[in-house]
Amino acid sequence: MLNTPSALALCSDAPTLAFLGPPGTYSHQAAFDVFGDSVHYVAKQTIADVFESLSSELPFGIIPQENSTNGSVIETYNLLRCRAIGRDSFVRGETNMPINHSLVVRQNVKLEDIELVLSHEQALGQCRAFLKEHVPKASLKPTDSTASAARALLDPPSKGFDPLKTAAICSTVVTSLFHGLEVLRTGIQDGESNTTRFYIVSYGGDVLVPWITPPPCQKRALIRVLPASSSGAWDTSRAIKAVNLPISRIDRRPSLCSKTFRDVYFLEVYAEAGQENDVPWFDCVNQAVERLRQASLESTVLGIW
Ligand SMILES: O=C(O)C(=O)Cc1ccccc1
Repeated sequence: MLNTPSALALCSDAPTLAFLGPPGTYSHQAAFDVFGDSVHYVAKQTIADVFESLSSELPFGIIPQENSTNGSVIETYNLLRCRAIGRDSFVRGETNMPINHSLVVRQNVKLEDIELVLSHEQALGQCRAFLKEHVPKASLKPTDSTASAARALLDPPSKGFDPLKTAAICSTVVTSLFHGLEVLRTGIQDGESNTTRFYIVSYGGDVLVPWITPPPCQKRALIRVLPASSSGAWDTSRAIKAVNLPISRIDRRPSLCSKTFRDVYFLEVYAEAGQENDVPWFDCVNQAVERLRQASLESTVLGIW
């Protein structure tokens, strides 16, 4: 059962964890699965607010990172470009959660009434086929989160928004948190196994993560790589050769520096399962970063777990 942050805040002096709110988001549920009652939950309005709120008073956060149907969470990768990540805050672990989306409306609203669908851009992207088939004429509007889309249905009508002609894509959990809503359809996501992977982040690299069950030692790391401005075009093979560790994913975002198409890369690396290694994983990652730097690739460890 998902507790609301205010309920938990009353009952212990556990550490705090920031999540994309309001209560009832998938981030909230994923956090509750791994931390249960061992943390106080603090709802933030956006993913950026989760990152930016991390401090010694609010040391943990959960961030959606990728989805098996809709791919990387762009907002998260844009934020991973910030200097504070890899300096003050770090990725400390991961958790996967299957996502079952529902189409939620105000009570008595019918499918044929719907002219607008609100949700987090990830959820809109994960339900494309359903939306095309069942509400092809509806406009789609991204919101900060799935639960904030549901909560907006309870707002009074305003210019361009009639809650009696609007639906939200979110978890059914929201109907028990916000009264006056009902589920019109459930299981509306494209693809059989719609799963989102979340990163657990912390302020400081060595504060103990309060898992309710410690996850198996995964030996993973996330490295941010930016080619030196003098080093010509990006050459993927040079980076792969330099890192010399198995790479499970490569993401790429504009670096926003003045040189056109000088992008920032995110390499997620891992240790081969069962590979007996005399060198501790932490040292393997730092040696890989050293090799990248020697190859003129400015590199920062964003997390080792
Ligand atoms: O908006 C939410 O509920 C989130 O936690 C982000 C998200 C959106 C869609 C799928 C997984 C996570």
